[in-house]
Amino acid sequence: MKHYDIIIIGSGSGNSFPTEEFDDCSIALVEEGPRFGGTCLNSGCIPTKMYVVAADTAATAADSSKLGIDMTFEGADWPAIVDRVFAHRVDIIARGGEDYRRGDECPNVNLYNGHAEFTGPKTLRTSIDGEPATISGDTIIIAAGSRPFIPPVIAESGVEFHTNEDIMRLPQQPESLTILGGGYIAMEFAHVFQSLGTHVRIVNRSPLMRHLDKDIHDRFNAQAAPRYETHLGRVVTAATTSPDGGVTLTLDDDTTVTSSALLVATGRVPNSDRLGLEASGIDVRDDGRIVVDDYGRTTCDGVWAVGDVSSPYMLKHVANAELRAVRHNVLCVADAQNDPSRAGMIPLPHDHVPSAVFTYPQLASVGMTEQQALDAGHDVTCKIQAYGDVAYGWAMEDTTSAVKLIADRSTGRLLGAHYMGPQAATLIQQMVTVMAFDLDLRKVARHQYWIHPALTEVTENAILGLDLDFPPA
Ligand SMILES: Cc1cc2nc3c(=O)[nH]c(=O)nc-3n(C[C@H](O)[C@H](O)[C@H](O)COP(=O)(O)OP(=O)(O)OC[C@H]3O[C@@H](n4cnc5c(N)ncnc54)[C@H](O)[C@@H]3O)c2cc1C
Ligand SMILES: NC(=O)c1ccc[n+]([C@@H]2O[C@H](COP(=O)([O-])OP(=O)(O)OC[C@H]3O[C@@H](n4cnc5c(N)ncnc54)[C@H](O)[C@@H]3O)[C@@H](O)[C@H]2O)c1
Repeated sequence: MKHYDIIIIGSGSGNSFPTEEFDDCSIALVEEGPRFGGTCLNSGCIPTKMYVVAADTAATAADSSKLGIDMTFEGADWPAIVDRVFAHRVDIIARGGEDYRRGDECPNVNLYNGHAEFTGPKTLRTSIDGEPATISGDTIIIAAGSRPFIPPVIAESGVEFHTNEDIMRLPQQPESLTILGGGYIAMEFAHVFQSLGTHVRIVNRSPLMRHLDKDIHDRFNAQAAPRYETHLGRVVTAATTSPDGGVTLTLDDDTTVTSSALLVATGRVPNSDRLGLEASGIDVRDDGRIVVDDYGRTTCDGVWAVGDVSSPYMLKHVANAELRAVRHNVLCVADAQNDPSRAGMIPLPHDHVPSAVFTYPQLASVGMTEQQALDAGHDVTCKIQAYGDVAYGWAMEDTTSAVKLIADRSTGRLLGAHYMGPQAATLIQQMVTVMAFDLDLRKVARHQYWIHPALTEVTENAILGLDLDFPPA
């Protein structure tokens, strides 16, 4: 059995753990997947957004007549897009990352390319190039991520289905696609495929993006749902392969929905159930997340967890931030053994976590919904500001996009911000800053210039529309 100072399970966020502070440590990095670098790089954030940019461009062309421009969308060269995304970008980065870890620049890192499973508190069974190996570590970082949840009615039916792991690498663009689910992944792929010319059918048990603030949720459903053939409020009772090789879903109202391909996007489950955690005394929550304390420590001393496998947020920027905190904390523990005054661990940063959905229209949120703010007992003031009421919105002929800000009237503090429309993910960053630095909205509105006539004026006007006591202009 080989012993390491540090073992890392998972090459997604886990691959960022070894920095120069650990150059004197022996490190084992275990990755079972066929591709190095985890979900974000290979089948998540990065490739999806590369498809989204293509889809946005196609949608802009299709919608150009409102600007007096005569552009038409003539169709997508799907194999060329697949090539652009994977052969020319993602696969090169993944191979480069793996080569780097295997190469001379990382002499203290051994890469194991097999499945890792605990056999004892700090001992793992894995393999390297097919050869079984048992390794132990003083410190273990579990960054094993999550995988798609497949409802039993699909999993047990025997029909062919796709997930985010393979849908982007299909050799041909499907003529029609049924998407099961109405959350982040479903809505991003719905936009991609619909904009690129696939007939998209969505089946979901609730309205789309149900977690949003109600005003934004209603506007989103009013705008997004009609773009697709939707079957909302329905559950699947059976799935069969149709005679032409497509997939037919039967719904609980006896409707049948047939498309040439099926994408399942019904949530993700942490990979904790495949780690033999019972052998290590590591506790797991009912929803499958590994239990960690505020500092990222599991219930087994010296074993830490970060990212989708343990986090309340399945988001890459959160996994990265947790990883940075845990790296700091591991160093603190090491330092404290030599110098007990060096305690200084930092908590996992879970305040003001923003998220964006790169669908059509784009969505972005940070903080509370109006209902959450009311339930929390705040003296709530809200403003919904239409993009179409500021100059850049006029320029875009925008009639549907909106920002909703939620603030506390007595303190002038922002409680939540919700954007729906072009550049939502970028526009919201100012509001993330406001919350992170605990700024007073009354000053934010008046103590800076807002570039005219930039789209950020929608934020300025939203703030000024709140029932707050602003200083004179
Ligand atoms: C389609 C899609 C789009 C997304 N888009 C965004 C986005 O735009 N913005 C955003 O913030 N987030 C996005 N996310 C979420 C984001 O990808 C994840 O939150 C993030 O990648 C999680 O990182 P991680 O390090 O926890 O896990 P991962 O990156 O999944 O890494 C875990 C690694 O561990 C390996 N592994 C697992 N178990 C074992 C084992 N037992 N032994 C050995 N190896 C193992 C896996 O093979 C994997 O490579 C998206 C996710 C998906 C699916
Ligand atoms: N832009 C981004 O940041 C981004 C993009 C994609 C994914 N992600 C992350 O990945 C996570 C997973 O994405 P997702 O879209 O799979 O999950 P989600 O939680 O956003 O949506 C799941 C959807 O599946 C439906 N569903 C759940 N169980 C079902 C069942 N048994 N039968 C039928 N429908 C069911 C739900 O009603 C919901 O509409 C997200 O929560 C997010 O954290 C982030």
